[in-house]
Amino acid sequence: MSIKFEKVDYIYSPGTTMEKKGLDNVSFELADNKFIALIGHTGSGKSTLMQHFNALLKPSKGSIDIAGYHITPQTSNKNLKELRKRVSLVFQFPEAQLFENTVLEDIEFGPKNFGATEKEAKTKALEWLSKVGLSEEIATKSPFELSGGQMRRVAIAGVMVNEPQVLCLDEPAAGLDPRSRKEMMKLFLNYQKVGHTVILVTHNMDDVAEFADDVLVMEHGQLIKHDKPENIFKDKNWLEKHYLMEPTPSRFASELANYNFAQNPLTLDQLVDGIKENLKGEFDE
Ligand SMILES: Nc1ncnc2c1ncn2[C@@H]1O[C@H](COP(=O)(O)OP(=O)(O)OP(=O)(O)O)[C@@H](O)[C@H]1O
Repeated sequence: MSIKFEKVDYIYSPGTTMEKKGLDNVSFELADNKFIALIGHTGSGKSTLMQHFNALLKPSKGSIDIAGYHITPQTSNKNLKELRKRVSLVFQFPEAQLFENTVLEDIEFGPKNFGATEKEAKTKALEWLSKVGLSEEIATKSPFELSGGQMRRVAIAGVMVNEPQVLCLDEPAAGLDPRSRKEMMKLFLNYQKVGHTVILVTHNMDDVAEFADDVLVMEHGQLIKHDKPENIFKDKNWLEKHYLMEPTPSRFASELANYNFAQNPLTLDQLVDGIKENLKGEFDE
């Protein structure tokens, strides 16, 4: 069951002086269970696009097929509960939306809302508390007693506990320390690997290179490219023209003028392999 956008337009405040096209004729199809990066400079339409994945915004024109739903401008807001269970959005700084008295209650909220018993909800919540790297001891604490990074993990556990088929994340690791950031990205990658679609809105090209199977590039509300990372990062002039950066390893490699790389290294591992290849023989007896 792939995700399909067909000629989707979205207009903010239609018919007013504030009218603004948020999406302009966007069409694409995504295969299931992939890790998708959604990139583009600020104001290009990434958040607008993301909010269409679970019909938080509905197209002004065109249609969307996702998780068994066919969404058009006429789709009613009723009966979208199951869609919201299958497709979850995590906005920037999701910790701002914590509201229960304890960490456990916050994570249990989703399962209970979707019909789980007290016992099932508690078991699942504790399972996800551990999956996001938090100890059971904090389950009874107020979310507001936690550090910013811990609050973020609780908020993300509160979404992932519902095990959505499609998990859409808007800069989920922004502001986290490097280790937490890495753990968080690993959590999402593992989630994708066990059979879910992950859609990541990011400005971090190193994450795109390392994790994405496919990349969607937005500009002025239009989808200007949909391709694999190696093709996205192939043409430096194109990247510059669209205010995008190369991943750090490939920038580093271009500084090594005397080295030949069989492929443009996009990840640290590829860079190390490429350098080793170039140094082959140098240190032999
Ligand atoms: N509620 C709104 N009303 C009117 N225009 C809006 C609204 N929300 C977004 N826009 C406009 O739609 C365009 C796309 O915005 P969007 O938030 O989708 O961009 P983005 O790529 O997610 O940006 P960023 O990287 O800064 O988060 C921008 O020009 C923005 O000003």
